[in-house]
Amino acid sequence: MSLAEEPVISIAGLWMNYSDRMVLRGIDLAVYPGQIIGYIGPNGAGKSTTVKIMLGLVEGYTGTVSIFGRDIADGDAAYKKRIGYVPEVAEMYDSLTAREYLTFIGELYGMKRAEADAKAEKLMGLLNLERAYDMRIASFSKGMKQKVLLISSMLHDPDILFLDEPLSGLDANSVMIVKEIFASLAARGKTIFYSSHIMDVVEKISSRIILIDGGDIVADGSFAELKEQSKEGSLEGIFNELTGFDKYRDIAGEFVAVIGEGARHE
Ligand SMILES: Nc1ncnc2c1ncn2[C@@H]1O[C@H](COP(=O)(O)OP(=O)(O)OP(=O)(O)O)[C@@H](O)[C@H]1O
Repeated sequence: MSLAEEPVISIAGLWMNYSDRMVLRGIDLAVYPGQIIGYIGPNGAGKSTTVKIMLGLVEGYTGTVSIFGRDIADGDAAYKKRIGYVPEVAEMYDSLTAREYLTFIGELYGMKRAEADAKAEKLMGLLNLERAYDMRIASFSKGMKQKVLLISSMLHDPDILFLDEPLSGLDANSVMIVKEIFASLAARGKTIFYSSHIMDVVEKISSRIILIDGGDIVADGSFAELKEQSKEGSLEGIFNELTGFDKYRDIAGEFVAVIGEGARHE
């Protein structure tokens, strides 16, 4: 087996509970270089928990999690310099300018300040934010903040990118750029592992889709493979089918009925 065939992420028998609630029930997973993984599942399924365990942010799990061939529980955090992360909700030190924030993050990843600064300035320019580079992040729109977060996760050229709802707040033009960036990075052997609830995006950009429900993986394959095993034609339909959900019309109908209850406006 060549090196390229070694998994970059390898998870075996991963169980995790928060007090009395079992969230992950024996996840087994091997992710290979160049894959774009769409990690999907219902709200509360345990997607963020899985990612936070891989990032070393959540402890108390059982099972083995190896990144770049090393068990992350062995105490060597060196792997963190080779990963990037865009969380669902980010603490961004709003009072800093984008320049201050990005050079600070670059330095945390071991870059020289001048190198991080020059690279961040170029990347900001490419995402149409050149004039915002010296502005405080507090004044940024949601999409501008998201672009800064994306840049901060990639500045140090990581080998694995973990992203939670990476396209959140981006306009249609920026979405196209970021999708293309992911595809190019994957073609260079980088691994992208992201969660999203936007099924048509997941359908289009993932080389592999992993669906978790009830603490376990219930589907794993390319969109074409998942479609073959299903009578549904879209990922949204496959998601509903595999998570046993067919009541959306009833629920919406009842919801609207409750809104209308007793509301008689003269
Ligand atoms: N720190 C915590 N303490 C207690 N319970 C937690 C904690 N973090 C997550 N949970 C619980 O674990 C379960 C899984 O949460 P997680 O955030 O991993 O889900 P998710 O799949 O990312 O959901 P979403 O799609 O809504 O972002 C939920 O029931 C949540 O309430």
